[in-house]
Amino acid sequence: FSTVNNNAPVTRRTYTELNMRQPIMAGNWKMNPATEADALNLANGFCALLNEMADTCAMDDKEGCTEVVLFPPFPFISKVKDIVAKNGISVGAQQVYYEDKGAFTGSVAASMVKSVGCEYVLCGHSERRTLFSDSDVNINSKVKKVLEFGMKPILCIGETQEEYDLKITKEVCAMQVSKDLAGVSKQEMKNVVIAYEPVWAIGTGLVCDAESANEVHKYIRSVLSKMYDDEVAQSMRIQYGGSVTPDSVDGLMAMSDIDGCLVGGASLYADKFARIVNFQPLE
Ligand SMILES: O=C[C@H](O)COP(=O)(O)O
Repeated sequence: FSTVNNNAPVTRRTYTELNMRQPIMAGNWKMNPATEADALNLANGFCALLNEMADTCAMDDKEGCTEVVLFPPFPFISKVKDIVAKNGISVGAQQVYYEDKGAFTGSVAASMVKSVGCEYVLCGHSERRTLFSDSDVNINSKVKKVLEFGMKPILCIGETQEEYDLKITKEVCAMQVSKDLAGVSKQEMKNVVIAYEPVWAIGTGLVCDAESANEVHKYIRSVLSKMYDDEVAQSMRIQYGGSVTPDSVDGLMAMSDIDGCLVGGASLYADKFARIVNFQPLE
């Protein structure tokens, strides 16, 4: 890990120059902030900081730079999109239901989030799995529904603390990948992103060390290679998530198989998330 100087000017090269898959940084606001006014302040503050940063990666040139996606709570999506879209930043939904419409009180359909401009949808986040009983079967239906509506699922997988202690991280990830992506075609996989999030690292401050995370990412690619082929495995973008901060992002992004981060807590601070988006690749 390099020592991070948060005030250092950021020198950027495009991901193609760095011979990387296009990095994707996502901010999952979860059930925050409390009001629309606070959400719009956060979005405005984040964009203002990106604009201040010289040669920033989030601007305009989506082909050449880091892709940035924000996941605000449903009620704030439209207005946040209005603020961030002009900076080349996309918005996504934190979850959808797999049915198209009907008597599902409290649920939100893929068509609805698509119609307000969502490009991405989180599927299988561990908080949905544990707190809202999202099963692999349901997650698979949601992934397919998101793809059907022309959006891109970010499939979240990862082991719990107990599974980590039992040293079955790889088995858990392989099982989740195979069940959650069952029936997804090779063509559709171009629109899928995977986020490896060890559950024990989420919101705990316990960031998985970069080398260990990278090993799991490589293993996930080997699973994808068996399910599909090498082309899918090597082109798939795999994010790391779990207590990512400005201090840990550079080391994570220096790893060969980590293509971005799914950030929770730190994405609620405009300055922290702007610094994460502007990670500094280690030479
Ligand atoms: O979706 C984001 C992940 O759950 C990570 O959250 P965190 O950065 O607060 O640990």
